[in-house]
Amino acid sequence: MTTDTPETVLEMQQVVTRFGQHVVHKDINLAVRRAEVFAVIGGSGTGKSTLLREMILLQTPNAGHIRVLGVDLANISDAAALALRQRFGVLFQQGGLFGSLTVLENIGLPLREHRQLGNREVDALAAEKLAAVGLAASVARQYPSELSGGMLKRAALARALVLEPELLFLDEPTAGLDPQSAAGIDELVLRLCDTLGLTVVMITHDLDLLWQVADRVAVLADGRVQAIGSMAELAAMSDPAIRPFFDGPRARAAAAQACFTRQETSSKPK
Ligand SMILES: Nc1ncnc2c1ncn2[C@@H]1O[C@H](COP(=O)(O)OP(=O)(O)OP(=O)(O)O)[C@@H](O)[C@H]1O
Repeated sequence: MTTDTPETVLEMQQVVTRFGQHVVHKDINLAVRRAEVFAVIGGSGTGKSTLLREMILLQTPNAGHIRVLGVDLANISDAAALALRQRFGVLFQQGGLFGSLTVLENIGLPLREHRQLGNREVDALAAEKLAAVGLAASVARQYPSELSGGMLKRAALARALVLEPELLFLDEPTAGLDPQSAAGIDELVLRLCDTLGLTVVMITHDLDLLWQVADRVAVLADGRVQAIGSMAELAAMSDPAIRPFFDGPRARAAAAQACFTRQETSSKPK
């Protein structure tokens, strides 16, 4: 049967999360479609990181259903969880690279853990990913402590991509970066999505990243998803839970820049 409905790669239904008496998620419902960049935004403490941890099997909600790549996470066996983890990549906010390993060894680590490959093959595949994220070949021999913040993010992204995931999770991918490095990450995420057909789920406060990269954005507030739409659709809403992301000078500057970039792109000869 053919259908025009986009395939759902991640789904949360009626998810409830509590820490003691504190109810963080009252009723979370969302669906991420294949090949889209889906962002989750919300004020501090609204439960974005907790939501991400639930999606990547680091935490279990108190109630509700989560399906990732067609797999129901409720009562998932250890073997099924191991198999599923190899189908998605995660870029953690702090990067999570091992300081005692070179960049190439860090990138190759998931291959050594999960694939039966020789050292040369592992190094070759890791070097491929190093290039794919825009890092020079000489960076391979460096240690994480020798890299800038932007380079660290790229190296960590290369490691998240090395098992050729279908789904990529990004936790604040531009946090702590200067504006130029952050803009480089925006472009990189866009390019990777285009070339690899990845589905991306990201948490970010970065308005430029949201305007430039996100296809759809879910706004989290008061334990629920208040709205889901493109940034342009959300910007047109008057809901008081949504306005803070679009009012104020920084929000307006990011929207204006996005509008300018779109005009530039559409006026370029094809
Ligand atoms: N392990 C935990 N034990 C107790 N409370 C927790 C735990 N993890 C998170 N919380 C609480 O749950 C709420 C949501 O936390 P979470 O880190 O998911 O929010 P967030 O939206 O990602 O915040 P921020 O944008 O500030 O990072 C917070 O009130 C936090 O204190």
